[in-house]
Amino acid sequence: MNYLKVDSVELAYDGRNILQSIFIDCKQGEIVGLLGRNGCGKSSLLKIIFGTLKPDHKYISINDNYIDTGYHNSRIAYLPQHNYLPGGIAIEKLARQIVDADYWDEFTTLLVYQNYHKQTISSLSGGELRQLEIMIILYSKADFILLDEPFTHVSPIQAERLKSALRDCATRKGIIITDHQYRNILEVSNRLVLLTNGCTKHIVHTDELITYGYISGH
Ligand SMILES: Nc1ncnc2c1ncn2[C@@H]1O[C@H](COP(=O)(O)OP(=O)(O)OP(=O)(O)O)[C@@H](O)[C@H]1O
Repeated sequence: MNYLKVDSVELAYDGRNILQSIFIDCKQGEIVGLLGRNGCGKSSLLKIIFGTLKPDHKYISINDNYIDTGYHNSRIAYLPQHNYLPGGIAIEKLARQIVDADYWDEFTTLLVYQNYHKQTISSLSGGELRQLEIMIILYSKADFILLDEPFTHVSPIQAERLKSALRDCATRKGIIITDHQYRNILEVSNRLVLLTNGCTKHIVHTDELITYGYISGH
């Protein structure tokens, strides 16, 4: 079973410490919810795990083998907070480049693909594009998937479908997910990690989210 471990991450911007005492792990088969206030460093942490942001220090391993760039060899895939697919390209062509060939047939049965595959990315609405981006990432080859705000722009009924797709995907991959729609995160995650004052807190009971000031107790 694949096991991703992220330890000892230190990140500062212009002398301001953002991340300083970080431990987060994820096993194949689980969804880990990453919560935290605006600006606490969630996106930065995901970019560090993916390998596109270089921190001052980090230790990241898969199955106890150190990895420097998570995107290398498609071990880790990442859904950024903002749209990432280039606008002018036909969706079918783009999807073929990213989706795991072994799962292509299953991918093409998805409504979001069937409805729009003849169109280009720039012709989709914000929510349609978000759903397509997420499904392409979930069906990529990667063993671990990092999702930054996947529920943004997604309507409630589609969010239910998305949660079910995440659970299916997690039967064969590990997922770390962050979003401000924290109820969706609570519902879909097997474990929760709160990022606060640059440190990760492993949440055992949701009351701790009140104690740490992430949600109000009222
Ligand atoms: N390139 C940069 N240069 C300087 N400061 C930055 C840079 N990128 C991010 N920051 C700062 O680092 C902190 C963490 O940013 P990050 O985007 O990781 O937070 P976040 O938890 O994802 O926030 P949000 O929930 O609002 O999306 C913020 O205070 C942000 O202003």
